[in-house]
Amino acid sequence: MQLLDGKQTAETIKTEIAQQVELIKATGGKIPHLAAILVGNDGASETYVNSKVADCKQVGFDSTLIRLPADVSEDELLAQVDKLNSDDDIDGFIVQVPLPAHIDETRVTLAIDPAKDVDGFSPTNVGRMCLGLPTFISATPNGIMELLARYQVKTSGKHCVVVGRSNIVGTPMSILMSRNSNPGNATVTLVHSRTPNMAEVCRSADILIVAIGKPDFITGDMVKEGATVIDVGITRLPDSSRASGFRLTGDVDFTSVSPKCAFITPVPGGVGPMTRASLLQNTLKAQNLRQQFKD
Ligand SMILES: Nc1nc(=O)c2c([nH]1)NC[C@@H]1CN(c3ccc(C(=O)N[C@@H](CCC(=O)O)C(=O)O)cc3)C=[N+]21
Repeated sequence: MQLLDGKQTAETIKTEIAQQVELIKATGGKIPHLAAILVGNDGASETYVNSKVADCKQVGFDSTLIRLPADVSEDELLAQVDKLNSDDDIDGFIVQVPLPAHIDETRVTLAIDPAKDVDGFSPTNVGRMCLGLPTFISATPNGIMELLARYQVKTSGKHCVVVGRSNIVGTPMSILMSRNSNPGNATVTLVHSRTPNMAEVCRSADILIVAIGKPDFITGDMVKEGATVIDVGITRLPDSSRASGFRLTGDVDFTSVSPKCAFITPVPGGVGPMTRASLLQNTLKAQNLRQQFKD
């Protein structure tokens, strides 16, 4: 069993990006600038957004964090989005999800300029991904593809089972893995809550990508010997023995699953850091694109 070390791989990517930023600085170009809108004060969301800001600092990007109260109106949030759309210094931005229930996430997503949509959530960018056109691929699926590529995990001709059909992870993952690309060229099955024989399908997976948000859902008996397992889940479970008061658990029961795997991602230190590295890659790309349009 080999660990797919997302933390270390993300550090490598950040070093690569920092070198690009140095080059931009040396040639008098524009420093990439990422903005994030955070609504409310959910603990996990705060952690993620704060680490995204820290990542920007580490690679030499400019960053702006816009904090809005949990009771902000949808119109006010949309006004902030418009402001970032037209702010020429901002290359890309994200609106952290989940948003409070009174805000329509789809409306917000639709309001983001696709050229600045470094999350790759907008219909334009999702459509472009489906067609294999240049686009921003959303950070988590992109990070997983990058991890598979850098560890040279063989995917061509393999059976890839994706567990979960979210817009952000499961659905794009299934499309990327089935594409004529490397990684990719897999035969993909997407399973979800209405799949009757889920355990059986999972057992037939050479590559199992799990994103359903249920702690320890995948157990050893659901995994084939020699499989590659990607654990996207990250749930905070109360744990009074820790200073933080919680521990992080993936969707995969690491203890029973890992002995059967060729490769497996840990939680934490697997997909999470790769997601953040991908966001930086997308921001650099956004800056390049905007520059090209200007030149
Ligand atoms: N607009 C938007 N874009 C996102 O990309 C987005 C989002 N909203 N909402 C929530 C999810 C989740 N997500 C994570 C990012 C980093 C870690 C991460 O760095 N995890 C660390 C542990 C962090 C911790 O201590 O909690 C790890 O796995 O090692 C996890 C999850 C981005 N998301």
